[in-house]
Amino acid sequence: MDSGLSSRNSTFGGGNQLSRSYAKQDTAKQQRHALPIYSVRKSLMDLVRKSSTIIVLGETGSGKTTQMPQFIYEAGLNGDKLIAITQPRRVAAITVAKWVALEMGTNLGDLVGYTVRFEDATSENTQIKYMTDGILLREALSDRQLRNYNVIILDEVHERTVATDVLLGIVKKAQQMRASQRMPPLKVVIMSATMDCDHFASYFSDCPIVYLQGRMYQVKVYQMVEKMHYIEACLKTVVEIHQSRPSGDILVFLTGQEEIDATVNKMRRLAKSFSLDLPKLSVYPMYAALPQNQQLDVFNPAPSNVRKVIFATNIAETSITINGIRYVIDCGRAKIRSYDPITGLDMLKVSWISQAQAHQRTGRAGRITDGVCFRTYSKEAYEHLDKMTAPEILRCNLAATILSLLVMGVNYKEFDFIDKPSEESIIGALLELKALNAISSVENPILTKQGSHMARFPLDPKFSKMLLSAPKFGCLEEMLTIIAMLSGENIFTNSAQKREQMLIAHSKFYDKTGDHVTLLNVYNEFKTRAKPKMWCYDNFLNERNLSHAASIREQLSEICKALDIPSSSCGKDRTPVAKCMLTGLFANIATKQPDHLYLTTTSSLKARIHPSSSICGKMRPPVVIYTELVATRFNYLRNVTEIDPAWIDEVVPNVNLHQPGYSEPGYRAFNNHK
Ligand SMILES: Nc1ncnc2c1ncn2[C@@H]1O[C@H](COP(=O)(O)OP(=O)(O)OP(=O)(O)O)[C@@H](O)[C@H]1O
Repeated sequence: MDSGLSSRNSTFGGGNQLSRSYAKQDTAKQQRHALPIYSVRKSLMDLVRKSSTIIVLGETGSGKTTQMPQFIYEAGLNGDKLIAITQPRRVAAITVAKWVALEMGTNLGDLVGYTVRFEDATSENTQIKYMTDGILLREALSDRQLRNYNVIILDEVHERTVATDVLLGIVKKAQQMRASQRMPPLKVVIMSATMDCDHFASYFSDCPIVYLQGRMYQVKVYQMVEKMHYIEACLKTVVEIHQSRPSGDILVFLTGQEEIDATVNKMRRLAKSFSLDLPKLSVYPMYAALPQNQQLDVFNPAPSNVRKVIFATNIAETSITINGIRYVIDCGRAKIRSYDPITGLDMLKVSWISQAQAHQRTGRAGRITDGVCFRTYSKEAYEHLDKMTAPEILRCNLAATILSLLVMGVNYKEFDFIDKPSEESIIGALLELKALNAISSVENPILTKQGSHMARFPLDPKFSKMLLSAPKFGCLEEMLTIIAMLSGENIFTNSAQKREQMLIAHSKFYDKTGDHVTLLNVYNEFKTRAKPKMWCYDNFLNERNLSHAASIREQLSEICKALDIPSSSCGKDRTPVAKCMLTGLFANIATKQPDHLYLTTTSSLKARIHPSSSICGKMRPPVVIYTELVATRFNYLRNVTEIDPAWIDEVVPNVNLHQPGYSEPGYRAFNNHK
């Protein structure tokens, strides 16, 4: 006080915060030097310098994701261009970029940044760019030689996402093109903790493989000997750890949002009955549909008298470090995408994971101290798991991929896939693109003007099609909102404690035609509010996700302007909106059956309307279109809207119902209910 500077108004106001950040950076630096990869950085860089491609295989937590780009930058191997490092998941790209920025003592978005769909945290100073594999793939659409980069690191390749698989072919071709045109070479680094190295090495002309020895901390693995349902087993294990094991947070892998929400509620109820002598248990969910701030919440350390337990899907499986996690509980299952090219059925299904994924899950413990992993399945069950995850490209709808290849002028028949998708799958995708009028014919596919416009949007072709069809129905403004809302994260918040209030609040927005117009109602109301935060809170809505949807809408609207798509609005008339959606979702029609379940027309699968739908439990409409089919305990249709069957001939008269993807029996079932 005598000096005239109180700590509150000194130049170092908020000094505590500042010194905490410095302390954090110091710890980050010390940790960095102790990582197994650090001791071999020189020889690693020598190898990168003299090879065009290398494969790095190293234990989870050995430092690949955070250190490789820094070593390359420090050795100046990227020259005057950027270093790209891809991740299959956005949460990993964001959190790792934040950590590396801290290690390097720079602001996020400066030297180190990230780009994920609809969000860019980079600047002209950025040299190390974390990004999702989907973003790099989009960049390749306009520049096949990837000239912004001199080094590209493809991380977590064992996940075998479609985007990473296609990128492997693209970077390989870019290397060849740059060499033949005497351009600066493109260096490629392929990384994982668990992969079939020989397969990848032979794809890249027997490139060198580096095996990183050692790991920072040990993780002990226990397999279950009792037989019980995996959810029960997970809950029981959390209770046992909490009651009998030393401090340390717990990460539990489950399969999906509903299961996680229900288990989180159960766990919270159970925690109330714990002895008061035990530390408090703080329970968190973590899944992709959760608002991003809530996803990132789990990364904050818990106070010392609290144990954190996080119930997560496989979004927490690779690359990420959650501070404080000492125990992992793995249920051995995940929701994965499956696709049947014959029926065109595209769905998410709960399935067993691979040994590689189990290994990754184990690796989320032991990152800052020794850890323990409890697998809620037997040793025999583990031994029966597939060694590696089957490439997604062999089990997903390829329409978007084939469209991207056509835009790049690449003949998909000659494209050098590391694992080639089946002929049926490619034909299925071509049929869909033809039905969407994106290509001229299936036999000799040439991109139409509409097809090349479709590829301008960072969306599945079905959704791009709806935007392109909107002028015909006079509803572009409405479609922009609906598609932006479907592309972002969930805008409804869930409250177990105030369930009744929440349902009443949400039902105010419900539209009798279904969920898509319900989303439109929420957004329109949101945009009129002067105090949106408070309004969202009162209505159990997520303000951040609604604002994010507004930003997505803006970006989509910019693309529409660039394509000269005229603005139009249908006001309160809902029919144009439903008809316009049918132009993209004609393969996602379901009809009500006498038993009140729905039958999907193209794949003849019985399903229910998802309980979160605004038309669930109401007078069920005879025919609906749906955005997604999800299989958990039952098959569920998510985001549904009622349609009039008479619209089909009017809106999509040219869709050939006899093609395998849109098979006749389905439509016969549909006709029964005309
Ligand atoms: N956000 C973070 N907070 C605290 N420590 C972190 C964070 N991110 C990374 N670390 C530290 O850096 C170490 C190395 O992480 P890194 O992601 O580079 O390893 P990796 O070899 O790529 O592992 P994986 O194969 O699991 O992705 C972690 O074990 C952890 O100690």
